Amino acid sequence: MSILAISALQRSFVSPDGERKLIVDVPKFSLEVGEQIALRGESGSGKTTFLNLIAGILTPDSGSIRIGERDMAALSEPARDRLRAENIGYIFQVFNLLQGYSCLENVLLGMAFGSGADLSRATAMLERVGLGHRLQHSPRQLSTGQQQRVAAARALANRPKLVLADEPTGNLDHKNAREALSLIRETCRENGAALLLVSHDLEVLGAFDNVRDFMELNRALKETKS
Ligand SMILES: Nc1ncnc2c1ncn2[C@@H]1O[C@H](COP(=O)(O)OP(=O)(O)OP(=O)(O)O)[C@@H](O)[C@H]1O
Repeated sequence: MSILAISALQRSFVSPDGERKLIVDVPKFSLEVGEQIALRGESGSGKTTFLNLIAGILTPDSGSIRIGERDMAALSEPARDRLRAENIGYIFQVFNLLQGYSCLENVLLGMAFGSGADLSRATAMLERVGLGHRLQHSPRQLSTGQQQRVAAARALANRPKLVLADEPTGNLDHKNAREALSLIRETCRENGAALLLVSHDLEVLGAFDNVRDFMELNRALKETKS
């Protein structure tokens, strides 16, 4: 059974010279329940745009994006926000943590949009990522690797069925990157969540059995290159 099924997905942007450019043109892509796929692709190839479309942060020009039974692309903005909050955990390239709030509040706020803030679950998630002693710290008092773990705890706290991770280890050293990747993958397995992870780090990609080349998936790139 698919948790994610994409068909005939297209999205363009108007570039600074006023020309409309097709950035994402993915005829088909799917992810099964609990499946883990890594997407490899060059910088600027449209990977973040692709993840933002799946998350309903961006809307497509055309095509469908089924999350379980529902088409993200056909929903109103509030309905998209709800579908995302209930089903998707997004670990951003930049962690998007709220600096005015503690680590615990960051996780609780993330949960509040979905199934609801649950103090014991938020605390357990931060303990799970090794930050049980940092609950009341502000993100700016943490190292980059620790902030990344707060972002992972926030994305995973609601037990989403689909986790999107955009270069989640890009800002980390080797040791922290390896630990963060294992943590994300294990937590997805424990929760039965599917994982779609974008990276150009060969060590990260090497950890996955299933690596797809975004250059192959995205027809917009083939057209630009030919
Ligand atoms: N809001 C926007 N308006 C105009 N162009 C955009 C917009 N967002 C992205 N683009 C363009 O779309 C292309 C793909 O960007 P995107 O961020 O999806 O690439 P990426 O593969 O994630 O890159 P990276 O690996 O460097 O993060 C780029 O050429 C970018 O300039």
